[in-house]
Amino acid sequence: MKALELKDVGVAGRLQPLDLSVEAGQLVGLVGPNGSGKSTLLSAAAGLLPASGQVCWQERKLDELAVMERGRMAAWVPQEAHFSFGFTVRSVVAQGRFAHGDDGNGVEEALQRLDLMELADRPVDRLSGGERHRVMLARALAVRPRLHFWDEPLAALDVRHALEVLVLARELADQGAAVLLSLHDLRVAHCLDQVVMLDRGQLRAKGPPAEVLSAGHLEHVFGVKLRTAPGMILELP
Ligand SMILES: Nc1ncnc2c1ncn2[C@@H]1O[C@H](COP(=O)(O)OP(=O)(O)OP(=O)(O)O)[C@@H](O)[C@H]1O
Repeated sequence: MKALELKDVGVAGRLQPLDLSVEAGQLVGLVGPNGSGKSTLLSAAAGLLPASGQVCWQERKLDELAVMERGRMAAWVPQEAHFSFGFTVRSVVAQGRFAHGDDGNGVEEALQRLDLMELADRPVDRLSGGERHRVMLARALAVRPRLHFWDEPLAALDVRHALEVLVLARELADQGAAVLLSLHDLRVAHCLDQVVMLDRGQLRAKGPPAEVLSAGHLEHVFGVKLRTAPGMILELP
């Protein structure tokens, strides 16, 4: 089943109309230089930014889905995790269950999965940047949605937590969710199922990583040369 379909979706001055189709079970990376439109595309796909064209989730038009239904179907992780109030970490993660009637299901599991048990009773506005990001990811996990939209989920994380979040994303996809995430680390993008490359608000390429992350595209879009060489590889034990 198509988990997400964008037809001619664009945002004036920020994103040229484009098509994108994501199957259930796929892990898809959005890459591109700063300002190329990754967050704009994610926000439009998540229904958080008015856009032209048509967005469908699970083969249903987004316009026709009620707000609470959207809240059960999809989870959003913003690029910047700011909190103005000192709610506890646990209560912020529990907000992921709002559209499910605040049933609290999966909250403890999400806290554990994002390594937040020791921080669970701390006010969220007194955490480090990476810790706050893990709270947002845990909140998304607690939703148990079919669609995940994560804007640069790895950027603030240390290497172990970043690897754990990648493993988590793969597991969510293997369980049938679709995960759309933006990222800057092209070596990580190489491990995903599909890569979408944006360039100055336009779709440059989409498809398997080995095709999209070609020397030609990297030079044209990022102005860098691709050289394959042995290097340091970090893995979870
Ligand atoms: N709120 C806004 N209003 C108007 N233009 C915006 C707004 N936010 C971003 N833009 C512009 O839209 C374009 C795409 O920005 P976007 O944030 O989607 O890029 P990005 O690829 O996510 O960048 P980064 O890698 O820096 O996060 C840029 O030209 C940016 O200046």
